[in-house]
Amino acid sequence: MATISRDESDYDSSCSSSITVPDSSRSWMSNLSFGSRRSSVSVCSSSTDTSLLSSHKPHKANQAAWEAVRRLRSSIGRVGLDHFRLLRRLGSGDLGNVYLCQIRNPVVGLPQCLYAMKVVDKEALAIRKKLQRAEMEKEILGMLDHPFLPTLYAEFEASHYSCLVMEFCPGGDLYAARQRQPGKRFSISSAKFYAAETLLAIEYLHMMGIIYRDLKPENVLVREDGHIMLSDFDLSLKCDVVPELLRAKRCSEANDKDAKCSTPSCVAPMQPVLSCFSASKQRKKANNVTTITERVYDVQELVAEPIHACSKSFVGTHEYLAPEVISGQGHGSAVDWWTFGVFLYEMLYGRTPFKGENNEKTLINILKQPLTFPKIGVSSGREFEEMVKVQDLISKLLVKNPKKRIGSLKGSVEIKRHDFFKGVNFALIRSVRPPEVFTDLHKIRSSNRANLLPKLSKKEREEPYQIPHHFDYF
Ligand SMILES: Nc1ncnc2c1ncn2[C@@H]1O[C@H](COP(=O)(O)OP(=O)(O)OP(=O)(O)O)[C@@H](O)[C@H]1O
Repeated sequence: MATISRDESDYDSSCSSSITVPDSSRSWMSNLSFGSRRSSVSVCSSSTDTSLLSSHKPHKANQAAWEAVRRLRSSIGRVGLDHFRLLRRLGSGDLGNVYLCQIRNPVVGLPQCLYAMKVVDKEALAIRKKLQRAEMEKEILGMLDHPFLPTLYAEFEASHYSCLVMEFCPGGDLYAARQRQPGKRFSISSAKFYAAETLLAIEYLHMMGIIYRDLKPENVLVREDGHIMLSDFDLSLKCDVVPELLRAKRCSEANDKDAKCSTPSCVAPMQPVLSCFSASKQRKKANNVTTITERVYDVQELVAEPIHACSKSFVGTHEYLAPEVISGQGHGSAVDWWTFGVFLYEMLYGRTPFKGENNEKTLINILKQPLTFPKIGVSSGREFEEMVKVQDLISKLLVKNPKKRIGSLKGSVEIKRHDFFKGVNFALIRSVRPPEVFTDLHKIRSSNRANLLPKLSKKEREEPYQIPHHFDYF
């Protein structure tokens, strides 16, 4: 799915920038150009504070790619374009080109690592009024340190180009991987694995105050180890997130006739204290009789999601747009749970749930059409049970009213607790063996990485870098 964009002023009320009333007519539908793959729509902006770019990445401490750039920076005092050799172009997006590259002079004692460098022509973007999107992406990338999100190793300017050096994902994206599956669908277990890792990535983003807004299989890349990396943050919204403590009234002893558990109320703001919040049950043995006694605790849960954010920006990809984005009524973090539902649906059924003959019909379907599931064959009773569970989860994610959507109150915890994810050890999932789906990794492994490397000629690779020669932007 390609990217559609229309950059105007910012409508994000949760950002510090001013709020602008969106244009009342939704004439953009006819104005936009559409690519062959699904495109993203955008109307957003925000201020950039590059001081947020963090060099402290505990999760990358032992990574050779991170260490090599760190040593380069400390020995030379800076990292620039002249330190990298571009090997080939990996892809292009609405903002720029992404190149495979490596450090020119390998760092002694470290393996030669591959990187992905996103190169953005700032002048061209300024003319297209998309510079703020690129700045936002840079700012967000600088904040991230998570196993399923990209690491920004370095960022620098070269002439009017802005360069971001990131982790390289050789496995392609999940859209391409899905096309190679039997029936162009992932099995339930593969879909569950990818959905679980994606859920963790979104959970982390929400905790950082970032609403992703462009989830689709094209933006989920596959790392060399088969785990995922969510990419492409130029449509994301950064807002303040205030941790809240959701508290239900006390649950008293099971034999207490007055025992009551109320629905949660919101207690905010709070000091985030990460201790055990959930009520516990304890089995007691007395006189050989087993009785169940409820320990008396407040049922409290920490919610660190931007659930109160409200943006009126037009962002996303047509087939993935949430109803509240289309209607322009304002949207918050619940849009990511809608797109998560569409994402799960597409992985399992090989198509999105509301796709129409054209983009306009798709949008109407999203607003009006009830959710249905195509019939697909299942090979066992267990698979049937799994299908029932996943359909239940998708139905709860694709609720048109965002306030009634699963995840809208407490965020990812609600989704992680759903029966479909029962048995998934979210804390250890990065150690789980990824599914054996046919991604680009198979090609790469069997080709001994040789085909992956230079597509630029030897002369081009060796000669000093010259910007106009290599940057075939647009
Ligand atoms: N870290 C990476 N590793 C490997 N390939 C990558 C990486 N990042 C991006 N790519 C490739 O480059 C392409 C363009 O990247 P990206 O989507 O970030 O650009 P963009 O200009 O922001 O695009 P969009 O139009 O979707 O906003 C992707 O489709 C992907 O194929």
